[in-house]
Formats: sequence, structure tokens, C-alpha cells
Amino acid sequence: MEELTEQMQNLRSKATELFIREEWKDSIEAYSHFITLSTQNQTPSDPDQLQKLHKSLCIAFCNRAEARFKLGYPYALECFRTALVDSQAGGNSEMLNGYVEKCKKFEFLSRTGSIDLSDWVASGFQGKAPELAEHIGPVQIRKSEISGRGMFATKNIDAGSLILVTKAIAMERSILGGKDLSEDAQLVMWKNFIDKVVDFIRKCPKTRDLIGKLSSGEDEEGLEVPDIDIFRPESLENMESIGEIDMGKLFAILDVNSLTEDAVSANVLRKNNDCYGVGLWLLPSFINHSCCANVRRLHVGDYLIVHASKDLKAGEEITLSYFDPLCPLHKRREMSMTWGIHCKCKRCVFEEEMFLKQEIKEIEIGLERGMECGGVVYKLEEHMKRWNVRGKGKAYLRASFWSAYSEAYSSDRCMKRWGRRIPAFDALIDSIIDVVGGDHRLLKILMEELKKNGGGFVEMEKALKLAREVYGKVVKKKAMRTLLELCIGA
Ligand SMILES: C[S@@+](CC[C@H](N)C(=O)[O-])C[C@H]1O[C@@H](n2cnc3c(N)ncnc32)[C@H](O)[C@@H]1O
Repeated sequence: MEELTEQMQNLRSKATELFIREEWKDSIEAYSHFITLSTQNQTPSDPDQLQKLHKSLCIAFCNRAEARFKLGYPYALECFRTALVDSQAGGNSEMLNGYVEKCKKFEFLSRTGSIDLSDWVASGFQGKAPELAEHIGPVQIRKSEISGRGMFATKNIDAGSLILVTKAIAMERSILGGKDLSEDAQLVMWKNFIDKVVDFIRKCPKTRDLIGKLSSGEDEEGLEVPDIDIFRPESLENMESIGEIDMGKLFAILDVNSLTEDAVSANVLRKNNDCYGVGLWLLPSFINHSCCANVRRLHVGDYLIVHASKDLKAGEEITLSYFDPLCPLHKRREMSMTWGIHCKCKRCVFEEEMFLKQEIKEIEIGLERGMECGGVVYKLEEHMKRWNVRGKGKAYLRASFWSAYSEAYSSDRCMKRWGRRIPAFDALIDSIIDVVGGDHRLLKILMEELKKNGGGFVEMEKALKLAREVYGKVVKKKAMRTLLELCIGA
């Protein structure tokens, strides 16, 4: 024990010396070594010794974060800073202990990604969103057949599992007056957002270099494929600096990669959220779009959480729906234009042919003219039978005409009239989930159905499974039930 204490003291002195000499990289290594030794070994029973150890640990955590920040890593956690302030003020041992525990928790969260939002959800999203930590799951960046680079699973991932947790480089929010944000307010929001990004880049060269790796939408095939490790907060790789970033290129990068919180999958964990935000998150920017996506995103504070909304196979490309997948082809085409993309996913290719059919055009016109939804569903199902459209093809079209299906199945009057002539509710939901993965509207209608017809254990388990696909495994079973109840009113 004494030998160890001496070793720890030597390490601490060495780390501090390196830190003072501004030899950031070596001081990080020395502090890491010190932290590992101090946290893995028996804690001293003498209260004075314990307080000394906690104080040293606080300083070590904080100085290491500071050194990382000096090297240009944006992720120095606020908690480490608080720890320093407090330890310098000679805080009491209980507080120091609290900070050390908090630091250790962050490190653990970042390594394992074992995030649990249950308490926050169960309390009805009271107070500030929980503090999360950066996490990268089993994924890598590779060349994609969709376009440029994409993100791929490196092992099988089951639905609901965490893929990325990442904090925004910058975010700007605006309060929504009515339903939409006025054009002026949007412009102001974008301007503030860009200013924040520019400010960050000035302060943090590493961030500037990482942003420089993102696509500006031009010549994606020629872009280099970065190693995902350079995005890890603890990465010490010395990247070759790209120097000043051209403002024109920066604007193009922000245009291609920024995400808004109004997306279909956002805004789901907090109710009555009247904020509308825009932000830039680095790693999620490598995820390509598909109309049959296999991951979803959630916004918790400034963090973006990406989780699998379907089971994924090792080697499979990870895709996100940049816009609402539960609508017809031409609507999706319109929305994809704002992203400058022409989606060629299997669903789009299949529907391109189907939407040329006169019968489908008539259904679309019928819907526009207010034709009864039950009738629309019946017609479409009959046509699909006649054209021998089955399996995935059938599910694609059902997803495209979701608005008609959801209205029909939610209306008692409609179900009385058409119920026996249209597919059973369970079969319908299963087929749509199969193509678009978990979606909060599917969950909502499933819950309504359960409430109406009373569901047993099997039905409840099915709803919980779908809920995990929609919200991820960040919410445990008990809290998930609260969420399910809330989602009926969502
Ligand atoms: C957020 S980035 C995705 C990663 C990008 N492929 C890269 O190499 O950095 C968005 C850009 O990727 C391309 N992209 C994403 N999904 C696509 C799709 N389904 N079809 C065609 N291009 C797509 C478009 O150029 C789009 O502007």
C-alpha cells in the first residue's frame, strides 16, 4: 500500500509538472494513469487520507479535461471544471466525494453508453434534462453505396440499442409563437447558430478540423473516409490541421449537416415543448438517409441520441429518415429536394413504378378530395391483391398511405363499415413496422387499440417492444409504461 501511495504521489507530481510545462499529451497520459490507480485500488480508511485522495482526484480529472481542451477537444465536461473550483476552495470531503463520483459516472457512461432516462421520464420530464456523456457504439465510417461515406454496424445490434450519444457543437433555439416559426425568426435563429459555430471553431482548432471532414454536398465520392476514433473525446491522435476553414465551405457544410429539432423523431421525450432548435452534431452527420431507415434520433438537451429502430446485422449501413417516411413518394421527393438528394432506396425504386399506375393516381386524387379513408384503404388493398403485391411491397404502399390507414383504423364509424373488408389491425401494424421501424405514430395507434379492445400480457409486451424501437433502451420497463400512457395523449 505504501509503495503504491508513493507511486501515486510520483505520478501525480509528474502529471502536474507536465501540465505546468504545457506538455498536454504527456500530462493526459500521466493523469490517466494516476486516475486508474487511484480509482482501482483500495480506498484509505483514514478520513484525512481519503479527503486528500479525493482532492487529488478532482484536480487530476479537471486538469486532464483542461489538457484535452487545450489540445482542441471540445468535450471538457463542465463537471470537471466545477470539481476544480470546489477543490481549490478546499471544499468539504462529502462534496469532493460527490464530485469524484460524478466524474467517475461520466467516464463510465461514456465508455459503456449505459444511459438511463427512466427517472426523468417517470417524473414527467420535470426539471433539466439529465446530463449525458459522449458515447460511440459498435459502428464505423466506410464508403457507402448510397452516397459518399456512411456509417456501418460493426456487429449485430438489436432494436433499441444505443448507437451514438453526442453533444452539439453548437445549438440555437427559438420559442415557437404559434405552430411555425416566422421566416424572420428563422433567419435570426440561423444567424445566431452560425455565429456560435464560428465562435467555437475559433476557440477550438480540433473542432474546426473535425467539421472540415463533413460533406459540403459536393463531390462526395472523392471525400476521404475518416477513422471514427478521431471523434472520440479521449482520442489523442494528432490530426493534421487543415488551417483556416473557408467560410463558403463552412456554410455549405452547415447547410448539408445541420439538423432541426422539429424532425419526426425529435421532441418525443419532452411534452409541451414549444422550442424549435437547430444544431450541428459531428458523428450523426455521417448517417445517410433512407425511406426505410433503421435508426432513430432523440434530442435530450443539447445531446443527440441515435439508437437502432430495427435489428441490425454486422456490416449493414445505418440509415436515418431525414424526413417523414410515412407519406407518399411525391411528398418524400419534395422533402428530399431540400436536402439536395434523390433517394434510390428499395422503397423509392419500387414505388416509382407503382405511382405511375392510374389506380394509384386515382387513390391520391380521391384522398385529396376527401374520399372516405376506409374506402381508400379497401381500394388500395384490392389493387395490391390484383397486382400480386405482397410482403415488403405491400408494406411500402401501406406506409405511403399511412394517413388514410390511421384515420380509418381510429374511426369506429369507419371500422363498422369497412372493418371486415380491410386487413386486421395487427397485420397492418406489423407490416409497416417492418419497413419503417419504430415510429411514435404507430405506437400511439397501437396503444389506442389496446385501450379500446383491452390487451393482455402479450399485447402489452408487443407495445413495450415497439416503444423500445421508438425511444430506445434508455428507458426501463416501468418508466416505459409511463411513457406509453403519455404517448396516447401526444
Ligand atoms: C449528412 S450527410 C451524410 C453523409 C455523407 N454521405 C458524407 O459522405 O459525409 C448528407 C449528404 O449525404 C448525401 N446523402 C445522404 N443520403 C442520401 C441518399 N439517400 N441519396 C443520395 N444522397 C444522400 C447527400 O449528399 C446529403 O447532402
